[in-house]
Amino acid sequence: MTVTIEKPEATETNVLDDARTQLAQAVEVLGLGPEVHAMLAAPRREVSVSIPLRRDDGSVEVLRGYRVQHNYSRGPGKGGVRFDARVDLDEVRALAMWMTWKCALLDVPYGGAKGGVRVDPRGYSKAELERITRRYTSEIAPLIGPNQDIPAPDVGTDEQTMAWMMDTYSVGRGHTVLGVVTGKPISVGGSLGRAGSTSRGVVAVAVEALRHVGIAPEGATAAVQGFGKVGRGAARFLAQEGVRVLAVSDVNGAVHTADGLDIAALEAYVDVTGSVVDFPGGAPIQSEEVLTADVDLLVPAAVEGVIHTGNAGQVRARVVAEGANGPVTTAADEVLSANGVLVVPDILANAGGVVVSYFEWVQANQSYWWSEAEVDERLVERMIRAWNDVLAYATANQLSLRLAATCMAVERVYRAHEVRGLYP
Ligand SMILES: NC(=O)C1=CN([C@@H]2O[C@H](COP(=O)(O)OP(=O)(O)OC[C@H]3O[C@@H](n4cnc5c(N)ncnc54)[C@H](OP(=O)(O)O)[C@@H]3O)[C@@H](O)[C@H]2O)C=CC1
Ligand SMILES: O=C(O)CCC(=O)C(=O)O
Repeated sequence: MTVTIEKPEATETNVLDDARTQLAQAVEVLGLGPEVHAMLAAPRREVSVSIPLRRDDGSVEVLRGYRVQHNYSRGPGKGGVRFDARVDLDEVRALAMWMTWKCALLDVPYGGAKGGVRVDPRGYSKAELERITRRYTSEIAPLIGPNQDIPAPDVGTDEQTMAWMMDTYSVGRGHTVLGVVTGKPISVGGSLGRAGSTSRGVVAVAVEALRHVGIAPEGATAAVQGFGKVGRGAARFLAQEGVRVLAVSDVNGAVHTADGLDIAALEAYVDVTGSVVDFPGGAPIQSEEVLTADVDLLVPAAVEGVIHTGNAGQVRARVVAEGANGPVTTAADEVLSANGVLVVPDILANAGGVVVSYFEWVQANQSYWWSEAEVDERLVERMIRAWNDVLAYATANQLSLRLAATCMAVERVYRAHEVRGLYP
């Protein structure tokens, strides 16, 4: 029998530094002082769990999983669970902090949390993924719950993962607890509209951003990095808005055409082949070229840190709408700003997912379900309101959209702390 020992954590990039820098900038603008920064920079609770896995071939691997609850001053923790080979504690801490700001910015009654397992799901069978999910859920079960912390899908997880998490948690409680996770299948209490919600929200604010810089969405051009749950829907909704999507990529490669990709045909192709690579409706390009394509709008919708000082100067898009969390490093932000590129920050641009997760949680807690049209309408209304509020704040205070959004969110979280009692 083979036993694999846990791999050491990766340390090459640290998105936590970027998240803490953004917080420090907001605390300075708000004049809240170093004590508040120290308090808000530190996650309230974090757990690291060991996940022993019996593989289908009989060998044993021991994986590492995390759940970080960054803040719960405004309500239960909320945030996705990621299955990815790059997951480490600092990444989860950063993602949890961004969830706090995102929920506060969109005024959903949650704090921020995030979880992950350090595993590449592509190398595991469905049965193995189920065992990983169930053991991970059992280990974090004391910390989660509809009033405590509510996980959802993220990179490498999906509605099936959420169904397993809900089932495992419910078995432990002796009854079905629909509200413990969101992003579930419709058949077990999921919400209509959740699957496309992050992408719909990205496109709603991206279209506003294009108009803001004087570009009509109809006939504008775009490139999308990542063709998963967020990127694929973003490409589809952009096409529906009349935007020509010229280039898309996934982890295996990229495809480009100057006329605009037929997104419906591309989706059908990906359903069969599992990748955008070799799509006959376009020409292959290098994955990184998607980020520097000659387009009006760039939607990075894959992973963190893809736009860095090494390539930020070559970004030709006029607007970058962050479908992913943290795709632009803090240093690259400055380069883009100096070059006149408008960045719509992640905590605004990709907040549609958690907004509809909130709607799902409300529906599950009331056992009363809304129509898809109701969900979509309420989502877009919230996204546009948030866009207008952030734009107004940024304009009034001469801040970037990211700093404006972070200030608005940090202030709301700080006020919740203040009224509850700051340093007990
Ligand atoms: N799902 C959600 O509701 C939300 C997600 N987000 C954020 O959006 C981002 C994407 O999440 P999601 O779509 O759910 O994840 P998925 O796992 O569904 O999709 C990720 C996609 O990114 C691709 N990818 C990974 N690395 C690269 C790379 N280096 N270059 C190009 N493509 C790459 C993957 O390729 P392949 O398919 O080949 O593996 C896949 O197409 C993450 O940052 C996530 O945190 C934010 C808010 C909500
Ligand atoms: O839907 C949710 O609860 C969280 C989604 C998420 O992880 C994110 O917005 O980054």
